[in-house]
Amino acid sequence: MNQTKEQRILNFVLQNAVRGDPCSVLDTIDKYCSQKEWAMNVGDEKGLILDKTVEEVNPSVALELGTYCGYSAVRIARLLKAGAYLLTVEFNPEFAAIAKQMIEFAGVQDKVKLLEGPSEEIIPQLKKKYEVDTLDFVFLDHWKDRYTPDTILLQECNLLRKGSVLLADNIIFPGAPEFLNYIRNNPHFQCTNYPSHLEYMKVGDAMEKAVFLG
Ligand SMILES: O=C(NCc1cccc(CNc2ccc3[nH]ncc3c2)c1)c1cc(-c2ccc(F)cc2)cc(O)c1O
Ligand SMILES: [Mg+2]
Repeated sequence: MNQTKEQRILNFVLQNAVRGDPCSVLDTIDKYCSQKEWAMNVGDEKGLILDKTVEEVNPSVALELGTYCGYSAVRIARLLKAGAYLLTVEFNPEFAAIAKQMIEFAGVQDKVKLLEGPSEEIIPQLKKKYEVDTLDFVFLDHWKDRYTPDTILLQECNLLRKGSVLLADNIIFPGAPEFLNYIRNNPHFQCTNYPSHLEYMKVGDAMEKAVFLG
């Protein structure tokens, strides 16, 4: 049975990164995906914007929509303080299986809870089933046409509080035009744009930060 690209990425990490060292896992994924096979990890350049935002927010409870191979879950979890945790949602079972192994190899499994299923099903369960009060930080990196409905769903489920920070990937490429229009014209959010580049490419991309004003 032929391996998938995601399995090849994981194997490269298992063979070349240092177990328990999140930075070495991130560097190894970036090396593979820039030199051998492109993949849709947030990457090193946009990863720095993600790092700065997570450090600024210093979240106790963080949510990620779109785990993929676990690159940004490792990236976020490595910065979380003692007792803080990340909930990450992945719909594709193959990606979830890869991400689970990636997160464990990086040694951040105690800070990460990987939830398998679509965001529209999981978000309404966060309070009761996953004992979440409100979310301090949300990273949106799943299907781009889900960014707006899921932002609305987060508000409907009372999961945002004054100061909750959303950070959305791929604002330019592949693009999330409907989300950009929604969030920038919404008086309940204060938006900031961070121009960057598509992971591992010279193509322009950007991230958008949106602070919930309550
Ligand atoms: O589309 C993207 N990512 C989302 C995505 C995509 C596929 C599968 C999944 C399955 N995971 C999934 C789905 C639905 C879900 N609901 N709740 C959780 C959840 C999880 C997720 C993407 C694309 C490009 C890109 C592609 C091509 C190109 F040329 C340039 C750039 C770059 C990126 O950085 C990207 O992030
Ligand atoms: Mg992305």
